[in-house]
Amino acid sequence: MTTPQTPAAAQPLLVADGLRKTYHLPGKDTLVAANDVSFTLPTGGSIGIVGESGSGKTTVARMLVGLVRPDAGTVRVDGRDRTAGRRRGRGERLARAREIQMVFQDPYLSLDPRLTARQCLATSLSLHDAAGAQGRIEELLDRVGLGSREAAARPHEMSGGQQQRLAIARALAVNPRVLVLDEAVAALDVSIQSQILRLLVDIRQDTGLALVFISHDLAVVQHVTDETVVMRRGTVVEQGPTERLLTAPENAYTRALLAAVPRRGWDPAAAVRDRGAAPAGGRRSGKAQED
Ligand SMILES: Nc1ncnc2c1ncn2[C@@H]1O[C@H](COP(=O)(O)OP(=O)(O)OP(=O)(O)O)[C@@H](O)[C@H]1O
Repeated sequence: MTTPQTPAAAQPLLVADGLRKTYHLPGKDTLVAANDVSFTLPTGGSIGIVGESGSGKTTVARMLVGLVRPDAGTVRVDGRDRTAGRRRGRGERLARAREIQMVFQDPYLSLDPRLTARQCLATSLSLHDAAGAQGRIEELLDRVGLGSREAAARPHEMSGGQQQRLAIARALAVNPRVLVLDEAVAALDVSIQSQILRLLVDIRQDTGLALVFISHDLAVVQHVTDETVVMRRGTVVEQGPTERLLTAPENAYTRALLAAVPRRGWDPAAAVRDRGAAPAGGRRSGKAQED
């Protein structure tokens, strides 16, 4: 495990180590949504977290940014433990927000409907006392490909793709080290998806921003990540270079996920067969687990 004594050059930017989260369900049931999830992300790196609905991806994302407190495990950025300590002042909360920002699946829900794009960015910048706000707003709009019409528009006057561009710009406003994107393109048309993926690749290349890209879709993850973690029922079943996972998956569940990606010569019947062949896990205590 990486310790704070590790020399900075050799130290990964982000280390998730042994993350675990149990939810308490009605009655006496509990559900382990994430169990012993560990991975590292180098500075400027990009890691995907894939798995079906309910595999625990969002729970991990929320633990990374601090929206959910892990029962066990740590999240470190540059060797600093983000999960330590209970009470935090505003200054410390903002400093942590500057380390990791998150973009959600539904930009419409995450944006304030009353604010124009320009006002949205100004609000975020003022929260973090960023100097030179006006120039920075134009720079951010330009960075995500929003023009002057969109700058003056409110979320309901924008397309889904434009809303997601604004959500990305807002996240970039504080110059984060890491951007966590939770199903950030899942609600968009395929052509808009690819534009947003291209945008993320460009931003990463130009700024060195590191990405944690969460998706149920291996086909989407391949465009933006170097490494991928495959989750099933709260646990990591396989992780490694994305290219290797796509060409030579070792785990039956990864193979099943891959078989479910429509492509030339795709056989839906084989996909269903593979899905059935992946070994079942179990994590719910109390009543029998449904799937
Ligand atoms: N606040 C909560 N209380 C109880 N159970 C929860 C809570 N949040 C998530 N869960 C359960 O934890 C499991 C993992 O959910 P999570 O949202 O992390 O998975 P996911 O892979 O992101 O799925 P999806 O893509 O559908 O969001 C699911 O079974 C879910 O029902």
